[in-house]
Amino acid sequence: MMYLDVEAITKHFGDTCVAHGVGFSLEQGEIGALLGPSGCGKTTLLRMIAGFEEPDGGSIHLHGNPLWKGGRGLSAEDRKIGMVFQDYALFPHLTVWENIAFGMKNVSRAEIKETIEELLAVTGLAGVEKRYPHELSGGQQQRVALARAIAPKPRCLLMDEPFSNLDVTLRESLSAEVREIIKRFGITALMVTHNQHEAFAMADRIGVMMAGRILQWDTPEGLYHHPENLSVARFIGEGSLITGTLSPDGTLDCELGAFPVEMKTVNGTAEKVHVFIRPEAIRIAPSCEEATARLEKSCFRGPGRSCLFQLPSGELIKAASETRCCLREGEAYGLSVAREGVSLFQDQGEGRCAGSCDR
Ligand SMILES: Nc1ncnc2c1ncn2[C@@H]1O[C@H](COP(=O)(O)OP(=O)(O)OP(=O)(O)O)[C@@H](O)[C@H]1O
Repeated sequence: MMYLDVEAITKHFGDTCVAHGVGFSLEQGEIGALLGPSGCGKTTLLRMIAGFEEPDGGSIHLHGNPLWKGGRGLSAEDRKIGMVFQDYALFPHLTVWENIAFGMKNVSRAEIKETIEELLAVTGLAGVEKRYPHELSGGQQQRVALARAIAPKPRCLLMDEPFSNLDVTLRESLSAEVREIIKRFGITALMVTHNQHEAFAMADRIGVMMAGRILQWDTPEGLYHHPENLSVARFIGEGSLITGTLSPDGTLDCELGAFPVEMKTVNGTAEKVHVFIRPEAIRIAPSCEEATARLEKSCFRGPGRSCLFQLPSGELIKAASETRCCLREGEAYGLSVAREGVSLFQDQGEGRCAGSCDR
């Protein structure tokens, strides 16, 4: 059994099913993220692990102990779980120090002092411990909420959209910082977010959730390079979709050429497949006689340019080029597949992946 084990959880609100037999697990010290669009059931799943909501079926175990099993469960207080809420939920009438100390029960004064001083130091809050929440910036409040959740040494930390109240720049720096702090304390954590960048910056494992199901539970690299279905491929990062033919010998033939791929499913005859290609997997050759893809649009993105090409068939392909590369809109270029970043699918929904290319 893994450290946090969520198995076959189902949950309905009236006639609406928000969890269809959901399962995933985390090892001790791992950080997980539930990533998905609004309303897919992420928060409800987190609340069922925290003990604020009861599942209809399935089980949840933490550190070998059942939190929920056979229709019964521990109360939220007995689960030894720390929570960081979207709005931080700090106590306005308590100072930073008092907020952090709040959940530390049955602990000596000396230990409380030592733990809080360590937390103030690692969260960069030393010096503001006497202030009240309204005297802090959003980023500082977020760190107090984190310190308060960690102080009682929970078995697991749950975070519901922990960065959603912060501006974009702060989110990025803080998510890396929060990951460091959680790792330093060796805490197993699970966060909920609809932001892919936050999930990538924070988590060791991510579950892509849609309509009450986890479509893929994997590492960030696994999700990006080996999406199990087209819904995941589209949700994680950018890409283009063209059609191709996959031969039984493992050759993919598409408008960008013919090349070998690793097949996941074997079908005795050639089959039509949907070819999903990440922008950075496209190699752009300068204008030449064989050039057939017309550059429709090129957009400056800082470290690179995002380009949109039209193939002779009319299909559109997104590619990434270096900023210094002088590409002219309206001109023709040669496109080929340069490296990993190609996945093949038999259908356009949640059907299984048919193959991939890792050159
Ligand atoms: N207590 C409740 N009673 C009835 N329906 C609920 C309740 N809580 C959530 N829902 C519904 O369940 C579905 C899933 O909600 P949930 O909050 O889990 O989604 P989410 O993925 O976390 O969304 P968001 O990112 O917007 O918070 C939504 O359709 C929501 O309206």
